[in-house]
Amino acid sequence: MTPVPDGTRRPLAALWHHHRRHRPRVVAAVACSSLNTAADVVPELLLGVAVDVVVRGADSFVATALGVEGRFSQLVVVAVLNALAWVVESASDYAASLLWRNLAQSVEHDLRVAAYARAQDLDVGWHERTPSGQVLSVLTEDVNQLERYLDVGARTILHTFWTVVLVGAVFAASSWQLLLLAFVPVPVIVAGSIAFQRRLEPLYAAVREAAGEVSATLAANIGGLPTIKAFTAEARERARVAAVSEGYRRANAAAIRSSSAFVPLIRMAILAGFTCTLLLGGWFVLEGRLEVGLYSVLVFMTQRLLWPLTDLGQTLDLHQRAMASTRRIFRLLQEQPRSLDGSRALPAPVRGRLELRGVRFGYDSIDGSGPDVLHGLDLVVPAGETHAVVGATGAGKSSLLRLVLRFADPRAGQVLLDGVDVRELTWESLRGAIGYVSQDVYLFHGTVRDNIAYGRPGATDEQVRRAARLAEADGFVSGFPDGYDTVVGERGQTLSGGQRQRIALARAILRDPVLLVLDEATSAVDNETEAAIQRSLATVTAERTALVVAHRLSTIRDADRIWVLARGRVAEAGTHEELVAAGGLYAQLWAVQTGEAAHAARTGASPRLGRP
Ligand SMILES: Nc1ncnc2c1ncn2[C@@H]1O[C@H](COP(=O)(O)OP(=O)(O)OP(=O)(O)O)[C@@H](O)[C@H]1O
Repeated sequence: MTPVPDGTRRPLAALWHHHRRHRPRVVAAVACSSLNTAADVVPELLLGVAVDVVVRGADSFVATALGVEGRFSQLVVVAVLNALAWVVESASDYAASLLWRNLAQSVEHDLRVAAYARAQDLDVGWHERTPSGQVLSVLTEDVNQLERYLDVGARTILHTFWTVVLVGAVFAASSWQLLLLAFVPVPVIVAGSIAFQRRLEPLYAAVREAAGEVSATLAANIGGLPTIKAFTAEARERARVAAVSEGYRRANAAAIRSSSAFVPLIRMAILAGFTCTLLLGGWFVLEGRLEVGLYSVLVFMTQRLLWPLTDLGQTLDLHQRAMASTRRIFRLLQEQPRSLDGSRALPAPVRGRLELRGVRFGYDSIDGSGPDVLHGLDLVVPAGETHAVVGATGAGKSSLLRLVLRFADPRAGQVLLDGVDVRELTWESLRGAIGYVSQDVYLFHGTVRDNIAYGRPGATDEQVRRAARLAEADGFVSGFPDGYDTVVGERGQTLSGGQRQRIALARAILRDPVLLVLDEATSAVDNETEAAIQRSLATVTAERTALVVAHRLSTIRDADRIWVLARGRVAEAGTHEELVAAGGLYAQLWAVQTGEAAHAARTGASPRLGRP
């Protein structure tokens, strides 16, 4: 992993450091912009030269310096030089525009991909603590903000810088008094700009934070729209969105108040400089100390020098916004995943023996670490066996599976696969060995086939179908008009909960994993489908290890061993018969469910594990 420079304190330096491969393009772009500004100043100089030709004729600058006789010939020389300057100006403008804009696009692209890759590498826990809208706003708005700045702002700053230098040189060569007068406003403007920049910095940081807040709220609300409607919370949510949007507006208003005051102040300074050059320069001409041609050039030049500085306000604005965004991007890039990739592969042949040794685990919140939810768990699933984990809601079943997949690491103890601590395994080796169906099934927008083949992109149609048959999905998928080419909406919303679960199950089966991890994988299907899936799973799990979390005890009664969790501890373990005979917690749950089953048989309800 390449080290990420600290971009939160010196964002520009961090960008320069982070984008080494673009440096030659930056240099070329700076060179073209500089040439462009130089070529841009030349026509104004030539205007003075033309006035000089008309007024002084044989004594003109062109006559003495280039030895051209006759006023018209001199004017032709001026015209040719002028045309040349325009050609250079246009060509360099084109090249600079091309270079800066493409550079901006490349940097935007690189940063977006790098920031996404970092977000993707961060732990599941980090994403649970950070609103997804915040992350999205960094990946979209903040990255775009920087692109705008590189496209427009950087060019303007360069243009202004070179104009000041070149015009300064012309003044310096003409009259030091005028140089002083014309440049009187410059320190005022620069000092003012720096003061403004300081003032604007926190204001724009607040604007970006508020923008993140808006994105987070919008993303959460759009995602939870059915719930908002079901609870008729529209008015409340509208007010909540209005409140965060108002926060964003206010943050912007504060920044706008400060940044808008900038231009009028600069204009005053410009007026002073311009008036001085006009009066003093005119007086010098009347006194015979300054040529008329040069006077006209200097008056033009004063404008040329000072007006671009008015853009400085807008450019600084863009600069500050971009720096606030860059800081946020680098803050994301600097986040370190807690669970790091291991370096070992599973020793061949992979068997799939799973063991938890003295595992203690708890969730960290933003404020610190939360209480333990698993307390010294010991559990062994020998290779090839199917084990179930049951227990009341909140007992820690999903947390246990999370550790097996290394979505998080234990606070103490070890999770071992084939005797190797999972922290030592590469992601590919660990997760490649596991087929996982989560409690909240996630399907991607795409076809049913793509979703089933997600964990094995090269799978043939026949392999996809076989997995679907085993997961009892083939029947309903074949019934769709487009069959396996049916596009499931975002998150698979066009499917029923049970259909989603079966596609997720097919997806896990197709991966042909050595360890199948199912978290309530059949909770949303009816009893008949459940029984069919059970029969298929018996085939699938015959030659692999399976760890199954289930509330419906009937689905796991054939498991080789059942682990009963209570408040993060193993309360009891054994086969279904042993546990029922033991008359403990499991026996009670079983009694409740079979009682429910008898009741359900009468009423048609589904038997479920009793929840406290
Ligand atoms: N992402 C999380 N952040 C903080 N605490 C969590 C998180 N997920 C679960 N917990 C807490 O950990 C404990 C165990 O939760 P877990 O999801 O493992 O239980 P479970 O047995 O799978 O429950 P269920 O049967 O309802 O799925 C609970 O007290 C829960 O509040």
